[in-house]
Amino acid sequence: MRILLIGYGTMNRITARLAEEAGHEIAGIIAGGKSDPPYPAFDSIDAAGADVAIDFSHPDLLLPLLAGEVKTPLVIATTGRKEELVAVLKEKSGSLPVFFSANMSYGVHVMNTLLKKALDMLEDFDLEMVERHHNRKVDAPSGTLVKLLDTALDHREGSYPVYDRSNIHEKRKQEEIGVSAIRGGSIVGTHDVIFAKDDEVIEISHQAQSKEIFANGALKAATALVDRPDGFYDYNNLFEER
Ligand SMILES: NC(=O)C1=CN([C@@H]2O[C@H](COP(=O)(O)OP(=O)(O)OC[C@H]3O[C@@H](n4cnc5c(N)ncnc54)[C@H](OP(=O)(O)O)[C@@H]3O)[C@@H](O)[C@H]2O)C=CC1
Ligand SMILES: O=C(O)C1=N[C@H](C(=O)O)C[C@H](O)C1
Repeated sequence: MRILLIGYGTMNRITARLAEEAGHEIAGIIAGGKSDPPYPAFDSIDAAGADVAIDFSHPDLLLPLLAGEVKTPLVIATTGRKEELVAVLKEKSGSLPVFFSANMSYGVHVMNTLLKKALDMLEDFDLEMVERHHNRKVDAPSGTLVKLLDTALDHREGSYPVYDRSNIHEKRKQEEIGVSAIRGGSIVGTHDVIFAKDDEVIEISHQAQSKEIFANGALKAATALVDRPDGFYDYNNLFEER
């Protein structure tokens, strides 16, 4: 595949290395301007004539690029401003294949599936979610936590997130879903969903142990996406048997 990279920060440097090791070609890059990529630079997605674009960037870079016409299949990993981004991607998916996942690891897809089952079975448990990431991450809570939270909000009628307890001077309500974000060092990415009631606790946890898991997930999605019909894809429908 000839791949256009949107963003050339930590993640897409890894994607470029792994793509080339796997025999793909980096057709070019659209970056934010601070980096000096060793590939041709473009300022629109279709200009590189790539088979697919893989994005790990920032909404401020990505959203303007999506404002015009786009024909290149898209694998989108950027987090932050989810509602805005998903609305634009759904509109684009009317005329091209688009894959979006806030976490490119298959393990997090499994975690989200397990979470749905646990929510069905643990209706009277208090629910808390904790994510941990490196000190260079700019969005909080993580896109993955937002995805897990949306799953829980969909399942628990009347539930709502509580992001900050510092000004709450009363007991926790069962409808609350507590959300905590921790930032430090080089933590790749950890997500814990905690179900607690009197005398017992059940946790569903995922730990990413290298950033390669995300880059490889994006490359796998790109390979599966390029010959797919126009549409909006995620882990639920891209890898199913055809
Ligand atoms: N879905 C998934 O599995 C994963 C998603 N991510 C997400 O991918 C994104 C990128 O992660 P990562 O590579 O670690 O981040 P980096 O900060 O290392 O790289 C970000 C890239 O976006 C560009 N950029 C950042 N801010 C702006 C801005 N305001 N305007 C224009 N360009 C900008 C940077 O520009 P410049 O080139 O000038 O530095 C850089 O190319 C994040 O949203 C992160 O959460 C990360 C890992 C996994
Ligand atoms: O910025 C990161 O590093 C990561 N971002 C994604 C997120 O916000 O969930 C995925 C992963 O956790 C790493």
